Amino acid sequence: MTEGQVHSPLCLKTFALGVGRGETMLARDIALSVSAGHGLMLRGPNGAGKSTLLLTLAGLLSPLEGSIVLEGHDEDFGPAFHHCGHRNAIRPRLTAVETLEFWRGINGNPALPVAEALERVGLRRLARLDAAYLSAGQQRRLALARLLVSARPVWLLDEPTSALDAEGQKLLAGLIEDHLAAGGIAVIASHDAIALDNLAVFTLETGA
Ligand SMILES: Nc1ncnc2c1ncn2[C@@H]1O[C@H](COP(=O)(O)OP(=O)(O)OP(=O)(O)O)[C@@H](O)[C@H]1O
Repeated sequence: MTEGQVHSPLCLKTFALGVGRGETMLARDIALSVSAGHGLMLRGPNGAGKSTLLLTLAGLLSPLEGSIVLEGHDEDFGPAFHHCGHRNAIRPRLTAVETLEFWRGINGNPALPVAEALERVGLRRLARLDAAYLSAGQQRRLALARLLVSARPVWLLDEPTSALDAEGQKLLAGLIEDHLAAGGIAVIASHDAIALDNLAVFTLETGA
């Protein structure tokens, strides 16, 4: 940024966005606006298109119509979006430490050190265990720790509570809360409640 140049505040916006698979439109006319420090819950029945919308926001699927704009993001900072899918994207023969080192290598922008991220999600004692031997909830925690080791301002979380016990759900709420408090944005597709105040809700209506 040059002296005197002012960046607009971070804000994720969609304009008349249509999302779908192939040529099949699942939802259209989506107008979202989520600013720094705010979270949005995506609700809707199975098959309504919540995952499809998250993948489209992440740039992994193309919009069928309309557009997505992330205002106020400095491209020099690197990619803006963390997409955490409902599958954990964990390689079974990498240890928990190696998994996070791998993802940090891929995603760049180092944030929390790997050991601290594992501590934060309650996996410190299991750091040297192959990911294949982690329980389902522990694998989920490891997938969430990926968000902590590389800094990206927008978190797109697909069913993040999946397999988490009550303590894990509290932990997840805390991670999101801290991310929002640091000026981040979160868009979360979930059928579960997440214990966070002031989450806006956007509902996709039509299910499969
Ligand atoms: N690769 C694909 N090819 C074709 N159709 C797909 C593909 N992936 C998903 N779909 C279809 O897109 C529709 C929306 O799926 P999506 O996963 O976005 O829904 P969702 O709202 O996230 O559902 P859930 O609550 O069950 O997770 C579904 O009917 C699904 O079958």
